[in-house]
Amino acid sequence: MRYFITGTAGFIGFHLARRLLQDGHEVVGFDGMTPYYNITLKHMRNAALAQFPAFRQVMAMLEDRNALEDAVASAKADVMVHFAAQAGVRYSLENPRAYLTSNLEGSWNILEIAKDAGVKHLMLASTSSIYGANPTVPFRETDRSDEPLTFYAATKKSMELMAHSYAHLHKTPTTAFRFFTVYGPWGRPDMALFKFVKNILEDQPIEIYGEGKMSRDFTYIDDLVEALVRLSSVIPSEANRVSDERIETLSHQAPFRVVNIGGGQPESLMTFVETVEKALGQPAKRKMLPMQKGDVPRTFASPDLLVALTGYKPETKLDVGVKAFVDWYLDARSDLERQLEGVR
Ligand SMILES: O=C(O)[C@H]1O[C@H](OP(=O)(O)OP(=O)(O)OC[C@H]2O[C@@H](n3ccc(=O)[nH]c3=O)[C@H](O)[C@@H]2O)[C@H](O)[C@@H](O)[C@@H]1O
Repeated sequence: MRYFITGTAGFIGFHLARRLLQDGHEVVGFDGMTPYYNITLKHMRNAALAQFPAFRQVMAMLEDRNALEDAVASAKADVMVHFAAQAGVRYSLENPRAYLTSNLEGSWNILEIAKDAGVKHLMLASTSSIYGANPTVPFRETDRSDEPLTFYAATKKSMELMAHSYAHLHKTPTTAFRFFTVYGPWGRPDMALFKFVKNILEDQPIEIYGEGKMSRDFTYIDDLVEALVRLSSVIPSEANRVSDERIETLSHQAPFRVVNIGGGQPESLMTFVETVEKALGQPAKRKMLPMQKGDVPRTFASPDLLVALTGYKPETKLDVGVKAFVDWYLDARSDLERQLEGVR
């Protein structure tokens, strides 16, 4: 099959592209190489993908409509997967415009171009952040998600809504996935795991937000990729409507569905910190800080819809996943240290 994937120099896009290439598919990757974090890591991911002859890469911004149109036209893809975005919960307070242009205008460009590209399935990356501070857990896709706590979450929810309207009007089968704090090798330097490991190894304090009293349904990257691969062939249609309407989000107006990808096994932030310390064999200097503006107190996925559609849910234990990250980090350390000075 042929895939067109945006954000292949990013953490999740890279992993999905690599898996698909290993499975023998063709991938055209599209990435704007935005400098939100040191782009050397993005170049390193690109170099790893470039080992595969079936990978072709286009470097341009989503907002560059002509470049995106040309790339999609030449890819002749069966499936389009859209990861490229301005990510990060807390950075959306610093630079909301980046979210506006990338996540709204950029995603709208994807929708406009996908409608004429004849793709069989459009897949879009959304976030658990859209559940905000919902008190009822686990978070089900059918729960309300219209009280976002950050502009980041608001742009992702808007993308889901825009995509529903396009799926209705133009009949492009579309699935939006809500990710839950994905972590693992090649991960993002602005996220907790990367920051914690780097600082502990450099004997610097780690900042623990919310006095450590938060929790996350951490999802290991390989599990996320497995779920995405399985879901890519579950093209939203009445033929695969799940009979339990408490969990099914397949629209009655459009070939459109929203699916959580999370295991439903949240861990507390302090357990996470201890797991990192154990994997490194070194205690952290802990700096306890209050909750950061925009952070959600907890995330907790209901995996029921994912299981109903694919028979699968993320299962990798936190200690196994954290260890895999640490092994990768230690292995890549000299390259990373040389090249990632001043990471966010
Ligand atoms: O999947 C999601 O919904 C979101 O997950 C992550 O957001 P977050 O949960 O904040 O991920 P981390 O930065 O890895 O933070 C995990 C936990 O550690 C905390 N943290 C983070 C960084 C830090 O230096 N210290 C710290 O205590 C955060 O407050 C949070 O409770 C991603 O950054 C978002 O792009 C994504 O949309």
